[in-house]
Amino acid sequence: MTALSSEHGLVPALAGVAVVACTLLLRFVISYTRARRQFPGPPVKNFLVGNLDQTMTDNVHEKWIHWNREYGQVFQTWNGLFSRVVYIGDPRLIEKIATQNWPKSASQYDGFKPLDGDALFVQTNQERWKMQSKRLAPAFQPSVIQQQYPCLARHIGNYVRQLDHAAETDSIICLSELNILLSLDFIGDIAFGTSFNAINQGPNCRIAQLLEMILPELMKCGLFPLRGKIPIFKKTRIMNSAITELRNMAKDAVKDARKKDVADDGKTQPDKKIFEILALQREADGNYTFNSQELCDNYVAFLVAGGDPTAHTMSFLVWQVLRSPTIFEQLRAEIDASIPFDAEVATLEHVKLPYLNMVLKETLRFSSPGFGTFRVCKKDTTLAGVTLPANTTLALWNPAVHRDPRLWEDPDKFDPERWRSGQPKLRGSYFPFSYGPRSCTGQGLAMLEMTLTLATLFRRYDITPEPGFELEYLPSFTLKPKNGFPIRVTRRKC
Ligand code: HEM
Repeated sequence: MTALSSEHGLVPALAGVAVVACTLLLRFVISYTRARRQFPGPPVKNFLVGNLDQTMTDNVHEKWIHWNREYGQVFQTWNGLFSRVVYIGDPRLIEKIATQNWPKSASQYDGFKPLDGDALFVQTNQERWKMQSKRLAPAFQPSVIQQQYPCLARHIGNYVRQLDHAAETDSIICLSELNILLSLDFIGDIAFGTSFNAINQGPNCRIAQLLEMILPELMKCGLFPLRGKIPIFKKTRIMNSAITELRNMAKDAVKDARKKDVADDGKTQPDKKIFEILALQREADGNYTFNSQELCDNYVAFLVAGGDPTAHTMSFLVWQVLRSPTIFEQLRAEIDASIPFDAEVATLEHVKLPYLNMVLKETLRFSSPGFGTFRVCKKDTTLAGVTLPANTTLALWNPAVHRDPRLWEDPDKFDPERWRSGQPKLRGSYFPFSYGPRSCTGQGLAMLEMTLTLATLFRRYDITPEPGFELEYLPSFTLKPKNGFPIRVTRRKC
């Protein structure tokens, strides 16, 4: 009797659960089917995998360019069942979303959090971002950036010594690795006041090794955050232990920076290193503005943001210039006319180089190392006739936009001449440093570092890539040379 009555109670309960489950499933299927039809995009492999078989590949960079051409300026991809990214390639939308500063997409930046935590770059809380950004602003003013010249010149001097040695011994040197090491030494010095000694350590530089283990995998976790949360791949586990090691270094750096507070000699803020400005900042009540965790987050973020993209832009530029005799001759003529032969390192007076600036702009169009930004649409919004659904990740993605034939004449041609007129381009069509209030904080610094280094390089050396070498592009956390960039150099005679 008792068993029967409990069975009687169980059946309706199970039936109720089944009805609720079916209703939820039906609602999910309807909303998924609707979402699938909302925007065009590459066909999905199946509804579970989505486009992961294409977005997790080494040639996804070419696919972004191609999808924008094939499916239009607004297209979508599915990273698994739940994660949809709508790529926005229409400059009118990009301009509005970026200048109105739509929040960063938490679901996407979550994938970067194991490394960057709550750093400025991944900060999805708008109020916290505003505060951090305001506190950092003094460290990035143009006058402060110019003050970094002696530090930059010292490290370029070291870079030149490596190249001189390669020239004297007629040995192959990997330019892309050397550029990474230079950028690390530079960011170590100006951001943290630390000597990483990266160039001298060469391939043994631990920070460079750790970043190599982290960044390609981190990009995949950014596109598909579940990959980082359930680390079934060996590469993800290697990344996680490299992150732990890097963050331990960051903890030491925080302790060092805070020690300086005790010995604070009343220096004005701009004289302090970028990281000290953050570490020593206090609120009105006397407490530190940033806790140790947030400082570690920003340490690694500066390391990544400050090192990699600058290095890769320089490598891409050298590769493109060496492939085009016309561009090479114009660039060399400008540099030779501005910089004396006996100057080991170009100085600030030497770097009014408009043609080099055009070539840099074109490099940042053609192969921008920073892809753009992920934003989120909080509520259904119609912009320029396109309805963007609520809670959708939007990728303002420059690989697609910078090569869009609707926006650029002959977009696959590397042509610095397109920058000669100095005419501003259509707003939202060019954003290598992102766009709007959350664009790159280090843009001025990066331009100075690249200009001085490249001017020095082309003034001092003849450069020959290894015969048969073709530079390939790999989307890591940033776009990077896939197999390095082996070159030989010879010292010029005049
Ligand atoms: C050629 C070199 C560089 C390129 C192409 C580049 C590109 C970018 C891009 C595209 C973003 C937006 C990222 C996003 O929204 O997800 C960004 C943000 C940022 N970059 Fe750079 N960057 C470069 C160099 C630097 C340097 C040298 C530093 C600092 C030392 C730096 C610091 C930052 C910071 C702190 C942010 C976050 C800004 C914010 O959210 O308010 N970057 N950068």
